[in-house]
Amino acid sequence: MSQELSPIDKAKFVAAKRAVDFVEDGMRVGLGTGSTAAWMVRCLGELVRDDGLKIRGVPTSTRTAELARGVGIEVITLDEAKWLDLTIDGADEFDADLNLIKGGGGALLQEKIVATASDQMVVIADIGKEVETLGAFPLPVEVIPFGWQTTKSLIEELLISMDVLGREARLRMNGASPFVTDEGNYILDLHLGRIGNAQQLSLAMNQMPGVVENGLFIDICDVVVLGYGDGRVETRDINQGTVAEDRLDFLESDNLFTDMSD
Ligand SMILES: O=C(CO)[C@H](O)[C@H](O)COP(=O)(O)O
Repeated sequence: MSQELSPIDKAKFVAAKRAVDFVEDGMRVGLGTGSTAAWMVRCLGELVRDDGLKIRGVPTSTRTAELARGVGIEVITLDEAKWLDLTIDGADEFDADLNLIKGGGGALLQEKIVATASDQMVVIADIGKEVETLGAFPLPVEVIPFGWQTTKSLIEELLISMDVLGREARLRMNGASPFVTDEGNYILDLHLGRIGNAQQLSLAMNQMPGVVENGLFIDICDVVVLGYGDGRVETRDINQGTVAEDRLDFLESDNLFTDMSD
């Protein structure tokens, strides 16, 4: 039986549903992480099951790998795939140049490696993710557990030297313990407010010995598929601007609604 989705879930769902149109038979596809990406994985699973779509998926986290296998997608490693035709993933923020903040779900490292190893990155997002300037969403930075407090201090010093507005770095927690990524690292969430020069900040942070990767995705995303709560979907291409707008009106009848868990 179908369930009523919130407007935000409808927006995520329609973006995901539209984005799987980019997937063609035989493709090697990077599978993102998060609640929007989970809809996309379910939509792909439906195409594999019902339409005989043949793809191989490279997941960006253990939870996406489990979901993908569960819906019948053949899962391979990035080393097996070597290169990908397409990656579809969510984002926490995107700006007019399709630069992103990612890592709200803690999977930014694998997500960045997979997206960078793809001919095309398609981001799926609800309208709440669009910003004029990146930075309202806390920027996740993956750090090595060894000496993480020293790394945190160095990052805070860097933020001061770069005149970044907010300078607070918080260790991400999972209950009483630090959150640990799939790669065994910690995450520092940087509360910056506004990031003036995202590229410069990204490069400077990645030069620090304890930093593994940060959640700024600069010049990586090619297309954003933007979903609205009323079923409208807009496709924005980095080179061509808005290339398509329409409305998906199958919401209530879609049998994917029976499984809503991420
Ligand atoms: O970067 C991510 C995970 O590391 C997600 O794509 C991002 O957090 C968006 O998540 P959601 O689709 O649940 O809003």
